Formats: sequence, structure tokens, C-alpha cells
Amino acid sequence: MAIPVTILCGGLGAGKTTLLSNLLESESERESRDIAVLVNDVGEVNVDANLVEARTDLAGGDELVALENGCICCSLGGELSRSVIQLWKEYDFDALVVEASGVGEPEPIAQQFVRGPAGGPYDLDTVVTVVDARQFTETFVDDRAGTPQRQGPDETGSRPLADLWLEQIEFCDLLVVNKCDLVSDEERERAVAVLETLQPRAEILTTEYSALEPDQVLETGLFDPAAARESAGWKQAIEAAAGEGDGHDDHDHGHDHTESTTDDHDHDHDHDEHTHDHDHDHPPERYGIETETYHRVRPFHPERFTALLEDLPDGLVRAKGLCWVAGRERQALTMSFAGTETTLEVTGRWVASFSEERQETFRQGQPDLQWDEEWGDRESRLAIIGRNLSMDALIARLDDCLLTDEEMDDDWSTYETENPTPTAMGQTVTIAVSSGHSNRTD
Ligand SMILES: Nc1nc2c(ncn2[C@@H]2O[C@H](COP(=O)(O)OP(=O)(O)OP(=O)(O)O)[C@@H](O)[C@H]2O)c(=O)[nH]1
Repeated sequence: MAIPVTILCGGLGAGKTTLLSNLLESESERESRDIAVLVNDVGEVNVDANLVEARTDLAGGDELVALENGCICCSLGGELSRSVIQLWKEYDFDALVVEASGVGEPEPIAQQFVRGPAGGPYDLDTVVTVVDARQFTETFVDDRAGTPQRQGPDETGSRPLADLWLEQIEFCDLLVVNKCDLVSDEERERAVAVLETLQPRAEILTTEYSALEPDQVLETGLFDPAAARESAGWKQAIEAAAGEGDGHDDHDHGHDHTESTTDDHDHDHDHDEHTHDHDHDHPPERYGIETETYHRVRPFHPERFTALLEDLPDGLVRAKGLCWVAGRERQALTMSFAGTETTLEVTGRWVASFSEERQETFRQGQPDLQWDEEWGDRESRLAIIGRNLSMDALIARLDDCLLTDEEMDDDWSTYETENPTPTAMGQTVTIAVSSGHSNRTD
């Protein structure tokens, strides 16, 4: 039988190792499951390995594998798979726990157990993300009067940490809100409400010192490969609004192909008809938390748009989706805001920028692809999650960043050069909210 795998993610210092130690202690006391552990730390390898080893009776640490070259994400194709297959061949154990580094993305790790060679002997069971309640509250939930907290880049690149935290939250099956001793009951409840919005599918447990029973984390059966990728709150909002959800509703508003590109600016857009009547897990409208989708078939002016990204309102918790920026008629940009920074990344090409022949092929392969007579699939489609945010004001400000009718008729060639957004596939540009920003939409 395949061995169940639990992946433990979470920000630096959130309490992953504490959770792992608790699990290993409980299981060794009860002499129930034998657990093998794969740990890694960015840079400083083996700190956790030593700690865990010291606190368990795993023989000589043999069943404990530390990835020598640091980050699991960077060792994915090779070392991770090899290590866990080797482990499976040589030892007899009942469950595997993979502790991802504090800056690891869970999805590629999970994929190794779903599609990679490790998918044979192993069965991905649960993806757990441990959240530091205090840190989460300060970064995403508090009414951040004054200077916004800066998130540094991670050690492996320039991605804002807040963005990675949110990916860990958005991908998991189980959220452990830890360090609840460091927040008030009210703060804890607010944090839970925001987390429910960001990841409606996950089960949420609140803890102090990651105190959980092994059965709450091991062999829970919570992982669902089909749901995992689609379950993030932002993605659900976009899909519901685009009518690409699970077919429970024929909500085809807001993406009519006749939506003209020239008068689109004045449209009564998706945000007015948004998703309240969908039966997916809708964000709690408690604590002033609100989710909207923003859909326009008209490009953003590059400078006005990036200026807005430097001046986003305090109440914005998350924004993510595709953007069309003038001057980037080939590049589909993914915009992702978390904490105080926005990443713009070229994640693909608009189908409309290919030859007609290729467009045909693509469109046949994707019959649901929204298609505008003039602009094809170019569009901006963003999910916006806010708390105590004046959504209408933010949407109006986004609309002010769209090309005006006059600009639409102008020559766009200057947008190609005077444009701070990225151009090459995979290239990213990070834009921080400037520290002296005003809270313009509140
Ligand atoms: N006050 C408080 N401290 C905690 C709690 N849980 C863990 N800690 C402490 O927080 C520190 C970090 O905990 P770890 O379990 O090492 O966190 P981690 O997520 O493994 O950290 P990295 O491996 O660095 O990513 C340790 O000193 C823990 O004792 C909690 O619920 N409350």
C-alpha cells in the first residue's frame, strides 16, 4: 500500500519543527506509526534535522533525510524523488512527513508525490501550512496605520515573502494557526476569517505550540488533487465570475464577447454582479472582509498602473490575476499582491498574438476561452480580497489606469519602451507600496 505523505509548510519560525517534534514524540510514546521525515532548511541545512533527531528515537537519524543543497524547490526533480524512493526501499515505515523550508512553495513539492516517480510508492495525503498568528495578523489583518511592514526578498530570489506565505496558505488542505498565545481572541478570530477567505477549502485549527494529535495531521485523507490547484480564494472568485467554475451556475455575466473595447471603460462590470449567489464556499463577509473580481477588456496604461501599485490601500489583503498592459500586446502578465508588494510576471502569451493558424488551434483546444472580436483573449481579470477596504474606490482607481478612449486611438509604440513592466517569459518586476503612501480608498 502506498505510504501517506504529509507536507508541512509555513513561514519561517511559524512552528513547523515544533509540530513535527510533537508528532514524533506522540507516535513514539504510543509506539503506533513509524514516521520517516524529510527536512530541509534554506542555507543552513540540518538545524532542524539535528533538533528532530535529538528529540526522537529514530535510529541514528537514518530515517531522517536532510537535503544537502538547501531548498527543496531547487532539488525537486532529482534529489527529493531520489531521497524518498531510497528511503522507501531501505526502510519500513508507515508515514512520511516532508518539512518544507520556510520559503518553499508547496505546489511543486506536492507534484512530486502526485506525478513524479515518488507518486508510485507514496500517496500525498495532507498539505499542512502552519501560520504564525501574530505575524499573519500584523501583515495581513491589522489595520496598518502608519508605515507598512516591509517584506524582504527570500534567500533564493527576489520574490516577496508575503507572496510565498500566501501561496502556502492558498494551496494547503489544513491550516494550523499557531502561536495563538500571542494574539487576543478577537485577533485570532479575525485571522481565521481572513484565512477562510484566502483558502475556503482548508480545514483550520488553532493551536499553541503546534499542539495537535497525530491523527489531525497524518492520514487525514484531506488532499484532493483536483481541488488543490483551484481552491485558492482568489482563483475561485475569478472562476465564479468568469463562469468557468464547476458548472453549478450559469453565471456568464461580464464576459460577453460583444463587450466592446472602446466603450468598455464605462461598463457596469463584474463587480456589480459579483458572486454572492454562487454556492462555492464564499468568503465570510465578517470582519469587513470582501472579495471582488475586476474584469476589463482594455489595457492598463503602464505608468498609471505601476503608480497605483505603489500606492495601494492599506485594507488590501490579496490581489491576483492576469493583466493586460499597453505595450505588452504579446505578454500575458500575472499580477500578485501580498503584504506590501506586487509582483508582475510574464506567465504566458496572449493567444491573440500568435499567427491566425495557431490561434485557431489554441481556440479549438480551449473552446471556453473568452474571445473579443478585436482584442482576442487580451484582458485583465483580477481577484481582489480586502478588509475594511473601499472596494468601489479601488475599482475606480483601477479604471483610471486604463487607457482612455483617446489613448486607445493613439499610437501605442511609446508604451513599449516607456514601460516598467516585464517583457520576457518568466521575468518578474516587484513593486513595493511606497512607505509614505496614503490610505486613499479608506
Ligand atoms: N509563543 C509561542 N512560541 C512558539 C509557539 N510555537 C512555536 N514557538 C516557538 O517559535 C520558535 C520557532 O518554532 P519552530 O517550530 O522552530 O518554527 P519553524 O516553523 O520550524 O521554523 P523554521 O524551521 O525556521 O522555518 C521556537 O522557539 C518555538 O519554541 C507558540 O505557539 N507560541
